[in-house]
Amino acid sequence: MSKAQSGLGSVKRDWSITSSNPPKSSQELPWDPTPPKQAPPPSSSAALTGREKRLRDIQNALDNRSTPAVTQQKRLSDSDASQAAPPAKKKRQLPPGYRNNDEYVPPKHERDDDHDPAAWRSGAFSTVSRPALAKSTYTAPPPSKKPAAVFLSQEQNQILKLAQEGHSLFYTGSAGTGKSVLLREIIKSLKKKHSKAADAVAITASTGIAACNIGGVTIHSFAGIGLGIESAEELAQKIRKNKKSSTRWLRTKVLIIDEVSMLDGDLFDKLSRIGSILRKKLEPFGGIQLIVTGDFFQLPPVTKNSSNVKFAFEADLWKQAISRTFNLTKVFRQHDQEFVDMLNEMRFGTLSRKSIDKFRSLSRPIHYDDGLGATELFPLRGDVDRSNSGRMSRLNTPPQTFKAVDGGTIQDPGQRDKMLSNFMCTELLTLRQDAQVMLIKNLDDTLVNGSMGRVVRFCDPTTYGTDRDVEGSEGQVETLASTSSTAKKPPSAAPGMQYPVVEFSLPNGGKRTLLITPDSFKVELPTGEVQASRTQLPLILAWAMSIHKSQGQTLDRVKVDLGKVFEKGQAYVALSRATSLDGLQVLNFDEKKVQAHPKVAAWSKTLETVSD
Ligand SMILES: Nc1ncnc2c1ncn2[C@@H]1O[C@H](COP(=O)(O)OP(=O)(O)OP(=O)(O)O)[C@@H](O)[C@H]1O
Repeated sequence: MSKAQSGLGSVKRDWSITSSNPPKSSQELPWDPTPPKQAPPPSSSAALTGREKRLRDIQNALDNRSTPAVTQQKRLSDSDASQAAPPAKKKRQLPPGYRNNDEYVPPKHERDDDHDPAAWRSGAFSTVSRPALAKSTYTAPPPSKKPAAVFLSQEQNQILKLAQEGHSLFYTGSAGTGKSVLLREIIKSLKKKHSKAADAVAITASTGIAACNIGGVTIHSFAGIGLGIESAEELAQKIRKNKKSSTRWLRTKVLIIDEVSMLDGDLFDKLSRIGSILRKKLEPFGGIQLIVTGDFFQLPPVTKNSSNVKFAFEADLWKQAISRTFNLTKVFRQHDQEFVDMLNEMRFGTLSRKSIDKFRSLSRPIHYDDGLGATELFPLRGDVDRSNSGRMSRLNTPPQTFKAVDGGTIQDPGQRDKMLSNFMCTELLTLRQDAQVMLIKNLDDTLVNGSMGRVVRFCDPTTYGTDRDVEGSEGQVETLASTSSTAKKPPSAAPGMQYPVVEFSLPNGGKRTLLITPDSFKVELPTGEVQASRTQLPLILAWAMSIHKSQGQTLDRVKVDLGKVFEKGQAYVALSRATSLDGLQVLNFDEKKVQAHPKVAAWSKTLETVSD
């Protein structure tokens, strides 16, 4: 296929372009990133008793106001409370998948097994049921608040339109350009388009944990190829013998592949040939529409020898299979242009002296007034576990362990364990008062996946917020109505069981305090079959996190020791999680550690993309 055929237009794009000089195609639709301010709090609460305050909070919730709990990154006493502003909405938007249906779509997660390809590829990870995790004793009024809508930029909309029209396309963009947000919109719209056939849209990703982010399964699991080491012909034979897998191939109209940077090029070709064989059509993937996304400058495919890596764009059939290529240019995660430019230089491995000096200057320690530290990102899970458990053991408070309840149709213990191990939530979660935690679900537009908090106490759900809840009467109890649109008692909240009350720090300096009860995570095939499920608190310890797990996350406070980074793309993934330079600490910055893969750098220069 000629270059001209690889894009709608044939405009050569300089991929080093940043949002400071966006091409015509990236001109945005008007979009005000700052959500409207919430109504001001009612008058002083200083003179109110705990009970009166709670009644007032209920009234506020009914009036669609937020509870004026805390502000300015410190816990307020009752006397401070009168000056407290309600927490303003966070600029970060909720993924659309959350607000628009009864499923919660969890975030991108890591391949948590630290470079074990078999484990990465084994799982099929999917969606989580609607959160039912904030519990108060109040009878909650009907849902009073919806998360703010995401307005797609013009370039995002353009891609959505072409996807709707049935084009096979690949879109990329640097970290934080809204690839995942757009993908969720595409999935939603294509599911609507094909609503008569529930399994027409196959949602997949290169790794189990990445698939979890978009409510899908691994590409291996979708294709029914196991590890996929045989030839395409042999694999097609094998699939034919499995009715479920072969039906999936025949019924699929659209195949979504996320995090394509981690998909091996040879596998891409095999999948395409398998599609042609099974569907008896010569076209790539047997004529299935492809929607592919990812950033090749981020994490590469898993190989034993990294010099042998073959990217998906190197596949023989890549150009035939993908008729349109796009590059998103508007960065949403960071608002500081200097930081955006530094990250962009880093992505291409072409750091200027100025950026190197600036990155070096970020080694300074950062003090946060609210007691929550930055999340330290490590390449290896062992370091993460050591860091988290070290910090936990320094807390002088009694531990509370929460054990997950697992289920699902997969009977083979090995296969099931592999699937479960890809969930962000762990089988055993031990917490203590003062533990630093991260929320791993989106609740609304301020409490999102990635929100950081501190366990302030443990409480029984039936006591929380009542007169018997002595600490809750200090004015820190938030009504359920202002938090979640579900008022049901979580089925998994066992009576008498103590759950953590978490005080979350909001990016605007405000705080919100919630009782967190268990929630369910599941791996679900398009047919509705739940292959594996886990009910656990939607929290993880958050002093440290692996870089793989952080992929796809947006974090306000990040600490990275580049001395430990060993793989191309890792440093870029880690540093690009941060929303600002103020919240980023970088130790042992070494420009040699931020090289782009030469094949990716060369390929990106030859790209032809759509101009408008
Ligand atoms: N159109 C939009 N309007 C407002 N915010 C947006 C928009 N698109 C994305 N965002 C926000 O930008 C941030 C980054 O988005 P997202 O995670 O989709 O980027 P990404 O390109 O997938 O990043 P990465 O490659 O690092 O995973 C998120 O906080 C998201 O809510």
